Order: sequence, then structure tokens, then C-alpha cells
Amino acid sequence: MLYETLSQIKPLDRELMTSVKHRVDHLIKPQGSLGALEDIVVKLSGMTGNPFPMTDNKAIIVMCADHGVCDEYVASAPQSVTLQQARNIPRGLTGVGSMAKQSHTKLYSVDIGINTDFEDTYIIPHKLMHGTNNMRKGPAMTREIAVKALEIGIQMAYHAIDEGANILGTGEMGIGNTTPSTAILSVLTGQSPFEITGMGANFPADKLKHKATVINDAIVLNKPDASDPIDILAKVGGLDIAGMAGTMIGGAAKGVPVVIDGFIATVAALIACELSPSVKDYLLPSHASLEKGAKLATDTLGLEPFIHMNLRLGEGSGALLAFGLIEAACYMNKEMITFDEAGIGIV
Ligand SMILES: Cc1cc2ncn([C@H]3O[C@H](COP(=O)(O)O)[C@@H](O)[C@H]3O)c2cc1C
Ligand SMILES: O=C(O)c1cccnc1
Repeated sequence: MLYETLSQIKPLDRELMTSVKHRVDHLIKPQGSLGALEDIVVKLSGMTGNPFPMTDNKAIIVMCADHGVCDEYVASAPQSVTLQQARNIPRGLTGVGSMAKQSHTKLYSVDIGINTDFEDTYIIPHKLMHGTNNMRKGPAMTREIAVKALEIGIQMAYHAIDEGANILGTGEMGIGNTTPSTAILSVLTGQSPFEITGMGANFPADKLKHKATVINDAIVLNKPDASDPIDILAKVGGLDIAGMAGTMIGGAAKGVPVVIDGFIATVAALIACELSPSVKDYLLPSHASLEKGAKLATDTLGLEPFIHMNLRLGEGSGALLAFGLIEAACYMNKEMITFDEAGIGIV
């Protein structure tokens, strides 16, 4: 199902983009003065095939999973916070949860690998493992599970779209997940973990060398193949990261825009684009995360973030904020009149 979905991703409708750009250039404003908002709506029209795209049905799919590498002391918070936050997110009690109420965004909290068994009707059950294995001792998961996690992401994107979503955001909750994210980034870029490991959720600065050592050990032990994104996910990845990459692929296959969140989501985007570069056409950035590796991840992906507000939370919080800007771009395109319609010659 993964490879079939990848093959369904269509190129952007370049002809329509040219005509939308032409019209946007003639709206009643100095040409180019709405900057990135203009680029957003042109790209959205190419994705959707609609000259007047709308992104008013907003949804964020939050992939929740635990990470066995937490046994190596790479995160400050206890792993039990993953489940607590997975419960709190759909109840509107977290960073992304609270702000989703303001912007009328639907949240899907998905258990793709939380390490405990529980019942909660607010959480969508797709548990593949009780947390990944400790990647400092061996592969985080099998190749088969990595593919399944990608497919759950695709399935969740389809589910949200079936329920009416016309824009998706990717979110994650997984204590310890900046560790596998940094490992993936290191493998894909060749940068040493000692150069790119960051503080995650306030991991102490004087322990960062230890965190980088754990990441380095995992790469040396597992030898992920840099040219094989599934091998990287399986050996030094996470279920949440794979699930987010799947959501991006699923959105792209359906012609629905997907907004990336912070550092962890950007690393997931790198994996999705390694599987098929065409996914990138359907991605929109959100914010520049303060996490140390974020700039390298963003530069490698090649999508410049819109928002610079010192964010470093995850959960999909930055994607949610970007929804507001993207929706504003749609209104600009739909509601603004052209110079001709106003009866004025171009100034
Ligand atoms: C209370 C709390 C809420 C969060 N919400 C998102 N994260 C963020 O922090 C985690 C990654 O950082 P690290 O790798 O250092 O654990 C992820 O769960 C991410 O979503 C949180 C972290 C905490 C502690
Ligand atoms: O940018 C992120 O996604 C991020 C950064 C730190 C901690 N959690 C998430």
C-alpha cells in the first residue's frame, strides 16, 4: 500500500499555477506586496487544481509514541508524559490542544506506539509496539514495522480527509523523540551528532555530549543505509516520526496540503521526500524551531519557515499557527478585487 500510494502522487498543476499567479499579480495592491501569502496560494492551487482553494477544514494528526532509547537517559521528562499528553491533546489541554480551540482545528491523537496499555475513547488506537527498542542496543524496530507505521500515517491522512479536512498538519508527542530525529538527520546529512544535538524539551546543556554520544553509538552499531529511508527509520527512527512521514505521503496522494511542524516533523518530511521527492510539492512549512538541528533540517528540505517566534514545543503547535496564515492567503485570493474589477489602470 505504501508504494502504491507513493505512485499516486501527481505533479502540481503548473498551468493553473501560472494563471493564478497572473491574477494574484493583478489584485489591487503593489505587485508582490503580499509576499509569501502570494506564493502560498499559487502553490495551493497547483496542489488542489482549484483556482480558489480553501483551507477552512483544518486538522492536525498527532502521532504519539514512546522511545526505548530513553533507557539511556536522553530526555528530562519521564516517558509517562507521552501517554498523559496523548490524553490531554484531544481534550484541548495542551499547547496544540488549547490553540486548536481558537482556530477550530480538529485534532486526532493517535497511539502508534505508546509503551503502556490503556483505554481512552479520545485516542485512536494503532499501537504497533510498546515503544521502540533501545537503538543503542540494536535496531529501533523491524523494517516491516517501519513500513506499517508509514501506512498508518497514510491511513490517518485519508481518514481525516474523508471527515472533511482540506488541510492537514503533522504533530507528535513522544518523550525522547529529538534523539531519533537527530540520528536520522545525522545519517541523511553526514553531520556529526556532536555538531547537531540539541536540548529537546530542556535537556540540561551539560549533558548534551552524553545525548550526542548515545546517538553516535546507535548509528555506529546499526549502520543505517543513508540511501534507504526505511532502513534509517527502522534502525534509528521512531514510530511517531514514521507516522508523520506517512501522513505527508497520504496528503500528497490525495492532493491535500500538509503543513510541517517543527524539528521532528521536518525530519519526518526529509524521510517522506527521500521516499518520493514529489511529496515536497504538497508540503508547506510553518515555523523555525529553536532546536539546534532545525536549521540544518529546514535547509536540507528547502522550505523556508514563515514564523519566527522562538517556538520549540512540537505537538503540531507551529503547524496550527501557520494554518491561520495559509487561510488568510486563501481569503486574499478569493475576496480581493483586481485593478480591472476596480476600474483602475495598473499603477
Ligand atoms: C510536558 C511536555 C510536553 C510536550 N509537548 C511536546 N513535547 C516535545 O518534547 C518531546 C521531545 O523532546 P525530548 O526529546 O527532549 O523528550 C516530544 O514529546 C515533543 O513533542 C513535550 C515535552 C514535555 C516534557
Ligand atoms: O521543534 C520541535 O519539533 C521540538 C523541539 C523541541 C522539543 N520538541 C519538539
